[in-house]
Amino acid sequence: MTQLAREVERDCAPAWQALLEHQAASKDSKLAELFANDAQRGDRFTVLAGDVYLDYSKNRINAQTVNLLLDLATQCHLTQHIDALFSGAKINFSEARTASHIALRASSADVLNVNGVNVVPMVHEVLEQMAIFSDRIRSGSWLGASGKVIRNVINVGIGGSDLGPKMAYEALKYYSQRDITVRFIANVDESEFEEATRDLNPEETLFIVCSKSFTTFETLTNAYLARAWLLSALNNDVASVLKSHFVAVSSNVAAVEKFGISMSNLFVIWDWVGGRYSMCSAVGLSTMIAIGPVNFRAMLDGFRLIDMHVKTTPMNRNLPVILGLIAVWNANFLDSKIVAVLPYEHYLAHFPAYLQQLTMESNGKHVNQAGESITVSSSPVYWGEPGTNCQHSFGQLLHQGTQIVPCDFIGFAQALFPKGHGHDILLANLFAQARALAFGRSKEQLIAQGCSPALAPQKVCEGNRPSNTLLVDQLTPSSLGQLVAVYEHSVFVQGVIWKIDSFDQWGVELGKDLAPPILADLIAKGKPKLDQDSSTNGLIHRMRRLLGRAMYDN
Ligand SMILES: O=P(O)(O)OC[C@H]1O[C@H](O)[C@H](O)[C@@H](O)[C@@H]1O
Repeated sequence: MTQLAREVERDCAPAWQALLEHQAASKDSKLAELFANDAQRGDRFTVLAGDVYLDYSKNRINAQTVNLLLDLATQCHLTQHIDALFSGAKINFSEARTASHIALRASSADVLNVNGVNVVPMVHEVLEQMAIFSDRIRSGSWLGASGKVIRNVINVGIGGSDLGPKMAYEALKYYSQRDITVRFIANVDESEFEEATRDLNPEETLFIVCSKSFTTFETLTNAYLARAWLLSALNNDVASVLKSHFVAVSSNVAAVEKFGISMSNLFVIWDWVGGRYSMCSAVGLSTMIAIGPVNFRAMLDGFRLIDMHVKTTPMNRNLPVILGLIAVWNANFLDSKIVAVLPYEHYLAHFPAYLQQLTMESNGKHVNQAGESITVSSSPVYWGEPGTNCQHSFGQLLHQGTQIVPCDFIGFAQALFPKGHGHDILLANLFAQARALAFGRSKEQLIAQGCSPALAPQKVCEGNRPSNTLLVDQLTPSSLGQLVAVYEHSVFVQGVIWKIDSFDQWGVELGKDLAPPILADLIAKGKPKLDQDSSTNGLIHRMRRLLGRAMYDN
């Protein structure tokens, strides 16, 4: 056990115990009563960071809960951990790395040392390289091998090399240059490749092979497919196709070179950038091409604004800290294993998927820093859909299901395309959902409203279901950056409380290790080894039969 882990273990215990006792004493309190007893509650439990306003009053908390959670943060040395994040310390201890994504949005005057080197200048160098390249694509001066202007950009990447840029592109489409088609290929399923490319002219198409490691088999398989797709359509030699139609984003220079992508087409990232924290790096190249360098920098400034808020604001007014502590309260003291993220904004359709990697790959861990099993639940499952669509599908379970699902509602004051009354209806529904979850509708109310006593139980909504409401003026590059940074830091806070490494992802490795021998069995020309378990052997055997491959006794 490290010294820090020992200290955290020892120091957090009193606050944790106090919270357990507080929860036991207050478990019967209802949101309806809490609001009835405090006319200011809706103002009291709010906090502002930049353009992001958080109303957390509809959680099952009172002032004492917040104080105890803040004690927990103090006893878990949250301030020191935040300092460590901002100072380039090796907080990703299982991989002996820093997690310095803060540097990706630092201003050029900032200093952030990683292994004794200030990395901010190299970040700005790459941003400049990205801006020059993006401007060439946007202006039509970057030509394909046959001399045609590049009009289509396809990002080939998976995980953090896909979810961030895809979410940001969709979120900021309003600001994008519409005569450039931007698409994403992540899955090794060739149908995705087909759908992304079928209506595109290869002569006008550029691929960004985006992979920090440049060893991810899905991405490399798709990159080779892209190469073959271009070569079969163009009458140009391999070198000029690679030079004009491929750029790479990676930290693995040798592998990029081996693939044949020119070094002048390489945009580097660094091992201190985690995949799910990388959308501000060159991984965001597709975003920058779509929205332009000025908007991209505005997005980075949005991130930085929240970084500065986290670094300098006292804990009790620190929005991501409050959001993270409320998440811990709901997960560990109300035993909620699921969180719904419900953006009432069409352009944030991919935001829940993005958050799934950020939250669950970061904090879906079972051991603490010392390698011991943690005794409380870590990350809940995150999922969601834009409102109001969600109300007409899984909303039922949120209101009447047997499990409590805390919700994060996200809304924007200004519509990007105001036409009729749609936006006001959208906002009214957002507020109504949070209110319905909090206060419900009792049997007595239903009967008073004329419902038959026999039917009333079916219609009762118990309420007392927690939610946060995050409000922002308008969806802009800056406010998107702020929103993502709020969640990044909230995830960090939760990881500190749970004492886990939020920056590794060892759990994803096992499946990767198991796939190659199965693939070998699936494609074997001769007798497959079939040395897996009987279920897997049976599935391989059946699949070979369906594929018409040579069969042998199982
Ligand atoms: O960018 P790459 O090296 O290709 O990695 C892509 C992704 O794959 C890994 O398996 C991890 O689970 C992700 O965190 C990562 O973002």
